[in-house]
Amino acid sequence: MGVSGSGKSTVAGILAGALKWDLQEGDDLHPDSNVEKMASGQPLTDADRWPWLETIADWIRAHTEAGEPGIVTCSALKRSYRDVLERGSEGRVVFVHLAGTRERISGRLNARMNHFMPSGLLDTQLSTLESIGSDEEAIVVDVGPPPAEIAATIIAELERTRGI
Ligand SMILES: Nc1ncnc2c1ncn2[C@@H]1O[C@H](COP(=O)(O)OP(=O)(O)OP(=O)(O)O)[C@@H](O)[C@H]1O
Ligand SMILES: O=C(O)[C@H](O)[C@@H](O)[C@H](O)[C@H](O)CO
Repeated sequence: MGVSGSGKSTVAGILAGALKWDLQEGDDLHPDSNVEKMASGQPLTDADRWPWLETIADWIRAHTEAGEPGIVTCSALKRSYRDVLERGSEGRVVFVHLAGTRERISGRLNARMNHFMPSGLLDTQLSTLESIGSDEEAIVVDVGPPPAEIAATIIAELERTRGI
């Protein structure tokens, strides 16, 4: 989880390759109307996000029920969104928040090519973001280091706390 440009796709790809876990790109589950809205520079509303979050929750539940580990990229900006994502899989979902400063992330978004998400939406993403609560199952990592280092930190933390 994390705002646009925090590195979700990049880090998730490394994690999935290293752990050999299924990977689902949350962006690929958006209805076209959501993608068109973001591409035109408008932030999504809660109403736009609920059906998308339910689709991601279905993916997580299916993996939980099958006993298959997996990784999903999803901004998961609000606590209420995260509650939907883990519904039916409570206690089995670990949120990994890729956290960083506006300056660092906006620099990366401005340099990124060929992506529908305009960098101008970063401020709305940051103002919507609700930090992980002390009662949430989560790992918070800084996005400063190179992606491979971030992925190694996450795996080490999962090994330490989850015995993967
Ligand atoms: N740790 C890192 N160090 C340097 N560059 C990074 C790092 N992580 C990601 N990047 C670069 O920053 C940009 C944003 O990363 P990425 O597309 O993975 O973010 P994202 O969170 O998936 O974004 P979105 O939610 O908009 O899809 C990419 O160009 C990527 O190569
Ligand atoms: O909740 C949201 O506003 C969306 O998930 C966005 O974060 C985009 O999907 C993503 O960042 C673009 O790649």
